[in-house]
Amino acid sequence: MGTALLYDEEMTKYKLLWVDPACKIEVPERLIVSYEALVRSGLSDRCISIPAREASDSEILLVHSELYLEAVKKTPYMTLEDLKEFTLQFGDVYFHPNIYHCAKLASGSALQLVDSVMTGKVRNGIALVRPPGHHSMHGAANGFCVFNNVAIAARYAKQKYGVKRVLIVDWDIHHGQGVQYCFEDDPSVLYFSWHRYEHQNFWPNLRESDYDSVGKESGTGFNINVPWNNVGMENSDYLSVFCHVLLPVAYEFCPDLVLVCAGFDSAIGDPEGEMCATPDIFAHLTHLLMNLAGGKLCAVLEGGYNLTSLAQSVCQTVQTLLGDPVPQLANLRGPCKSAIESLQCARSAHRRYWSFLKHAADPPMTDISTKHIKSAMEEEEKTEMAEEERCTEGKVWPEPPERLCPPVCSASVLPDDVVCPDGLKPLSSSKDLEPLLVSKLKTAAVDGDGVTTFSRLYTLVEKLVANEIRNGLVLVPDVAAAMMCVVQDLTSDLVKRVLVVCVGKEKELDYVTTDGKVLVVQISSEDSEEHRSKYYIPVCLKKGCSDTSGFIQAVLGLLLPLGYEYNPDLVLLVRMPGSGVVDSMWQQLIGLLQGFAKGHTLVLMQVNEKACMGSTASALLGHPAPPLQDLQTPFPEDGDALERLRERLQADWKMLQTTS
Ligand SMILES: CC(O)(O)NCCCCNCCCN
Ligand SMILES: [Zn+2]
Repeated sequence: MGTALLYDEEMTKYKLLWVDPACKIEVPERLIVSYEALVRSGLSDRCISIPAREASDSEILLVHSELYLEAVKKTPYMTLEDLKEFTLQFGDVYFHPNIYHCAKLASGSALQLVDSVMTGKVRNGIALVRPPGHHSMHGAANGFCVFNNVAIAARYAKQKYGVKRVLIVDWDIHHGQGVQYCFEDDPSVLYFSWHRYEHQNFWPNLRESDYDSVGKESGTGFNINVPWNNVGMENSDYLSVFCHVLLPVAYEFCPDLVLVCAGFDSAIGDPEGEMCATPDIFAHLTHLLMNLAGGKLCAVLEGGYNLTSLAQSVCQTVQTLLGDPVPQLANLRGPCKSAIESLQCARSAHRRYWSFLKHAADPPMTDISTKHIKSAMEEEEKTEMAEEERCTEGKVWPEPPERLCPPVCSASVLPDDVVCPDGLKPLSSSKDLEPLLVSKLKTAAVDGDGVTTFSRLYTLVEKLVANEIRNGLVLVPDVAAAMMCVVQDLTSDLVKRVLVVCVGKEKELDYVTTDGKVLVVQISSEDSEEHRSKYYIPVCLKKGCSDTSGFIQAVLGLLLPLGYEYNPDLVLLVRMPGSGVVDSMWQQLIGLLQGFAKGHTLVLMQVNEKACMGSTASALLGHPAPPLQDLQTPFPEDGDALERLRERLQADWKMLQTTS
């Protein structure tokens, strides 16, 4: 299934008709450069073009009042003076004779996108719209927004398709207070937003944008705010919040649909956000959300005012929606102190509502919400000093790397008597091994046809590294022996860093490097205190890998942050026989691991586990993993052990930090 793209140039046909410094950044060119970048890069041709349409009155009334709608209906016939007058009643927004028409098209586009995804016409999609939506409220326009496109889409999805749970992720740099107000008492819609806050000193300067606004009444716990109290946040900060706040809750919530308030003013160069995250971060944020809700994801444009980073960020998002490999993120050095405070506050505010956050630490001593009473002097001094170092428009950043799709997606190396699953390309050619290697294999008690398998295995690895293949599946007689050989051989010159993810445990892994060329994370039911090192991390689950709750918690809170920081060139996923890992979890794991090493994942499985080759192949081919249904509460000892493990490892691995 494909990716929908909604764009209509009609939505470029309104603009600011008078002087207003607050609104001058919201220009038609935002939409033009975004769409043109998609055309120029060839991405628009790969999408399924869906026409925009006007939202009807009843659809707009899902969120807005009749009074407000009737008032906006009058704006096309207003004189310039009337428009100015009408605008005065709202904040940081402007009206134009054609904006009502465009606002209906923007909301209608979001609904078209929901239809396309919910009817299975496409898997996911993006709507390039203006005016944006997430600040507009029941009875008011605000922050360049007229109708709340995403809020309307959420209510529409529930009403028309009976969607039970909608996750709204708002990665725009402003707080979508309109969305928060709409759903704060609604447990069927989980709203997550991060936003520049600076202790309430940044627009819209709302007390209820802070982390302690967790929702109300039956919606308590279903509103998550992560305030950024400093500018200059980077990729590490964004990924840490995804791994340690959003994703654990999102998996526990188990949404049927994911809507994204896709604002790109959170990218480097934006005059509003003044952050430093690079456009390729959106490739990863999108990728991480695509594993939820069976891949049903609708992204709707919100903000984004630096035309260069906006266009790049839109392309990065669309390319991931299309299933292209995500780029490697280099030198993630962990979240900054301010980000850690924010994520610690958000986690502790929600630990009583989400069992996946149950073991979150107490809030930091310096309760950040009381810091807003800053002396004017301090503010003044910070502004002067920070000016030059802030990431403003003057900032330059490298073009995102090209994300080439290998000619072959998934290759397989199977014993001759095993049927190759659909979609996998059997790797026939096997190069002759150096005699030295053959003798090593012999000593590893590998028999004749094992040597053939290994020679094919090495060929596979070479093709992965050469980007001729994206990923591969190998069935071997003895998976532990195979792993040892691959790891020993691989760390020669082919790859610089190999992340080995061991699911289950058959026997002690006696091969551990200390030079960092291999990082082994082993998830199993047994604890192994001995020779744990920075590069060998055993994760013990009380009930073993069959406990999906504990497993996904370990993946999100430990494996993902580690993997991002380690930044491997190859991922070796080893399924030990008898691991007991549940199929949907196995597919989720393969899906999530695609975020590393440009998707170069090599799955090693034992021949007697060939029954799960089908689902492995499906995940390797990029088909969305089935949602993890009815996750139980993780065992307290597991949650506790994970927290302790993170605390012990965070000195070596900065991305594991969750407490200041
Ligand atoms: C969709 C959105 O979230 O990007 N709207 C942002 C509105 C910002 C209003 N304040 C502007 C002040 C100018 N320096
Ligand atoms: Zn914004």
